[in-house]
Amino acid sequence: METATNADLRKDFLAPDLFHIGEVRGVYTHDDRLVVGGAVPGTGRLELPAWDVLGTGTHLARRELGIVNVGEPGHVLVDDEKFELGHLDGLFVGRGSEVVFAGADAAFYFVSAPAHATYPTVLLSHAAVEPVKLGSPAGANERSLYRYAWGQELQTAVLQFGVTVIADGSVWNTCPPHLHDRRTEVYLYVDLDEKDRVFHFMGRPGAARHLVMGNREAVISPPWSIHSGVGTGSYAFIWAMGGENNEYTDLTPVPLEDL
Ligand SMILES: O=C[C@H](O)[C@@H](O)CC(=O)C(=O)O
Repeated sequence: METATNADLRKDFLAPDLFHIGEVRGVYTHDDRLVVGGAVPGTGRLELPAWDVLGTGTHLARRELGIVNVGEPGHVLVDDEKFELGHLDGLFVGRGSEVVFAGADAAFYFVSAPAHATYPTVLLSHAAVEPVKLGSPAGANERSLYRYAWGQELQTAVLQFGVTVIADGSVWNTCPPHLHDRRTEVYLYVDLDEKDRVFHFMGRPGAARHLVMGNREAVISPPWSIHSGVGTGSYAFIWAMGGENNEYTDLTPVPLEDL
């Protein structure tokens, strides 16, 4: 990463173009074998595919799934049970289920991870999750952290995910940064005006690089990489991770002076 060109970084760590009407698109990571994707049903219904890379008959035969609706209201069928999702509402789907996406103006972001056990499917209403207030206006990093799956109330095998909403007037996320060597993490930036950008910082402490990212673009953070960003306008992001455990607090802060 230290010697890569910007084009190399974008090729290897950026997941753009996940959201196309009538399509389910996905990116497979060898770091912790996460699948990161988008499903935009339009007027139809879209099944979550079992892409060849997985080598199984269905996508969730050996995986569990986190979904967040980053568009307008829609619904997800899980083994034919209907779950209504509004903007930024989430859904955890346990191993073994079949998933169908629907909603003319909905756009579903999803992350799946290998799961050694099956846990119940649970709807995660954004309005019902009590956020953790982080940062401050003085640090320009005031934000609300909505933990949907983080190893506590909601039971999962390894998947953790949630949404962080940056307060008006603030621009930084995940600053000071941190590392979690036992997990890979993916950020999807959303609710960013088309003219704005997020400068996302990545890499080892002391050798940080950056990607310039637009709305609804995702970035893969390998376990050794910091993951922090600063925007030119207001935004939110969906964070999702998987790996050795599902303990949110299993992380190592990186003091700013070590960058
Ligand atoms: O491992 C935790 C993830 O990086 C996010 O929860 C951090 C975050 O949302 C933030 O501080 O802004």
